[in-house]
Amino acid sequence: MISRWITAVLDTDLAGGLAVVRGPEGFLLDDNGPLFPREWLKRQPLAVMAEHGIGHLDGEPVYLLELGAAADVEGCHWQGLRSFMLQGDHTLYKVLGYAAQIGTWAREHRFCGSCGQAMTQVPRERAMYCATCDLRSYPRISPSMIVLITHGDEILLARSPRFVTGVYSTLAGFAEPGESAEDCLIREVREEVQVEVKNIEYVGSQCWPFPHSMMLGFHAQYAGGQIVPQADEIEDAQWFNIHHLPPLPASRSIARYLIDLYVARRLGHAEPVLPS
Ligand SMILES: NC(=O)c1ccc[n+]([C@@H]2O[C@H](COP(=O)([O-])OP(=O)(O)OC[C@H]3O[C@@H](n4cnc5c(N)ncnc54)[C@H](O)[C@@H]3O)[C@@H](O)[C@H]2O)c1
Ligand SMILES: [Mg+2]
Ligand SMILES: [Zn+2]
Repeated sequence: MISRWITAVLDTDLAGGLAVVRGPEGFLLDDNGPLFPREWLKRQPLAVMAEHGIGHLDGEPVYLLELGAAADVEGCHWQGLRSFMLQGDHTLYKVLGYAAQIGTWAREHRFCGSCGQAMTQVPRERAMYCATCDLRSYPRISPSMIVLITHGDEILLARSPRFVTGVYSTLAGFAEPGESAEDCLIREVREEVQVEVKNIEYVGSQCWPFPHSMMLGFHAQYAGGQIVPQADEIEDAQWFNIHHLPPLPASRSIARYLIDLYVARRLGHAEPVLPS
């Protein structure tokens, strides 16, 4: 299947194409969605801080206009990336997720982290450059492990104080320097619930642009220990029987996929598809 969305570094000096606009409250949207003719956008009263050529959607060049401040455009409103993930067209969500990550990274790398001088965008490459100390900064991705721990028909789920009321999910955490994916998984599980795991198996991955995680999904079997939730980070953690599950995360999350996949295999049902 030919991909509808292909990322690319496009020349912002060329005219035309489509553009998405991102401000402090998310992406600009009208009745036709978040993609606008780029030349029309340039006539609107927008405080554009930076422009990035981000790729091709169905062959059309797509740009991102990153705003420094909120703006009112007649007939339009703003919507956060999470809403696009939950409700929107999947390809459009991929475009906006990529745009958000490039916009955030470029905004946070306007100045060199080494000497503090202004950085410039490298032509034809997704990089910011400091001429003073010859430093290049590339988009940042933070690897995070996410794991479903199981014990027969029981699965270990937890809730963070940040979750929607009632929702329980798989354990997750960011890799630290010096760790392998497995080291991180074992450490995070110990920290968050004080449980030991065995037979760790990689299942699949997902880009999670909130703001720049790369989720690496695993399945692991319970090996021992009593659940002790980590103070502040984990509000509650429990074993749930696959026939009596609590409210679960959104269907596009890899957390939900790991749970649905295990339940489907256990019950001999059709397996779900990993959301990309
Ligand atoms: N797609 C999914 O299904 C899914 C499900 C659960 C979590 N997640 C994501 O996984 C990521 C990690 O999960 P978590 O929040 O439980 O992490 P975590 O258990 O490592 O704890 C979060 C804490 O880590 C620190 N932190 C923040 N950013 C960091 C970074 N880049 N590197 C190292 N430490 C950092 C902060 O102190 C933060 O409060 C988050 O981005 C979360 O949104 C995705
Ligand atoms: Mg965590
Ligand atoms: Zn520098």
